[in-house]
Amino acid sequence: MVKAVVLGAAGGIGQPLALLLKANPLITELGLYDIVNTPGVAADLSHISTPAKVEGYLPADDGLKKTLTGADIVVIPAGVPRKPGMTRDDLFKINAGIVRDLATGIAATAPKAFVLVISNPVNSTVPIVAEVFKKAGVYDPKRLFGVTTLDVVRSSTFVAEKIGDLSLSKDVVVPVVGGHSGVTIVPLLSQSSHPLPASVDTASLDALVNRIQFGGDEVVKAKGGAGSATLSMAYAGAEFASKILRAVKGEEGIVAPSYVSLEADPVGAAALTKELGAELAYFSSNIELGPQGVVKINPLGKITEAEQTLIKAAIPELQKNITTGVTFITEAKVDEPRL
Ligand SMILES: NC(=O)C1=CN([C@@H]2O[C@H](COP(=O)(O)OP(=O)(O)OC[C@H]3O[C@@H](n4cnc5c(N)ncnc54)[C@H](O)[C@@H]3O)[C@@H](O)[C@H]2O)C=CC1
Ligand SMILES: O=C([O-])CC(=O)C(=O)O
Repeated sequence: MVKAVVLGAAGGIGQPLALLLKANPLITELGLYDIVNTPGVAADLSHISTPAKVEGYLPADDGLKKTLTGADIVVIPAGVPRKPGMTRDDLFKINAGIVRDLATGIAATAPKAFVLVISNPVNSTVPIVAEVFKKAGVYDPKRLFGVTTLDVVRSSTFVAEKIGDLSLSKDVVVPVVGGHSGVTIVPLLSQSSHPLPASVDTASLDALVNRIQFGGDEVVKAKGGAGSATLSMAYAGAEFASKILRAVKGEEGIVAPSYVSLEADPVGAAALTKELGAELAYFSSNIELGPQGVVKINPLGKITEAEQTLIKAAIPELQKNITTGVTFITEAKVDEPRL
């Protein structure tokens, strides 16, 4: 029996993500929570002929608690998306409080669940969840993940496009490390499973890196004020959730980048910190997954000088984002409103 929960399930990401999770045969129960519309979304999905039993709740009548009861995996796409001209950090003001309150609910009702954070800015919202869990005495860094899979998915697609064969995109694997915003997104194209064609010169390689780093902006611009990536994010979120569930079932060799606390694997973290030449509390690197979550944080390995420069640019930005998230909880005023 596996219960998956989506918090923010009526939104642009939440609905297609819930659809993809409903289609996942490993999931036997699907709990949907939002401040609006979840009963309708749940009723709709419940007619699909797959195993998961679907329930949708609103905040009234302890809805968050009911949704989270018995949860094995909780995915959080709740919060506001960007409009053109905004950075992900501009979302912090609203989304930090939403994520804090949802994390408080998870800590109380499903403290052992795997928690997958999609809400932006991920570089800061993951530390918020961690600090809430620490305060509640239920923190396990091996079970908390920032979802950076969309950067990986974009890299696979854009590299396959460069090769000129989109059918390869499902097989192209590019580690994307760092974090999930602008310059903190560092695709290690030199480690791509499929090398780029020789026709890709330095200028077009730089343009490709830039497109991966700012892929989110491309969608925000195209949607012209109607939000940011939702469908590709739902796909990416469902892919990452599926990897976690397969690892829980005992499948070995599952590796994926994710933004995690370096406390999840102190030995791996030490090697990574040495490579980075800087102390960071959170970082996205390739993670080996197992039944308890993070098994190993892999080092970056061999990277080019250009990639080293990208990492250097990411570090101060990550440090700032992490501190913003941590202090939001550790320096919070006691009388701040809760859900
Ligand atoms: N990690 C990533 O790669 C990506 C992250 N995102 C982020 O995901 C978030 C959601 O994006 P969209 O689905 O497009 O936004 P949306 O506005 O379409 O949906 C968000 C949903 O969250 C709900 N919500 C708001 N407050 C809530 C609360 N306290 N409890 C439960 N639900 C609540 C809203 O009612 C809404 O249904 C944004 O922060 C966006 O920036 C988006 C794309 C990629
Ligand atoms: O760009 C945004 O705001 C949404 C996002 O995180 C992405 O698409 O990568």
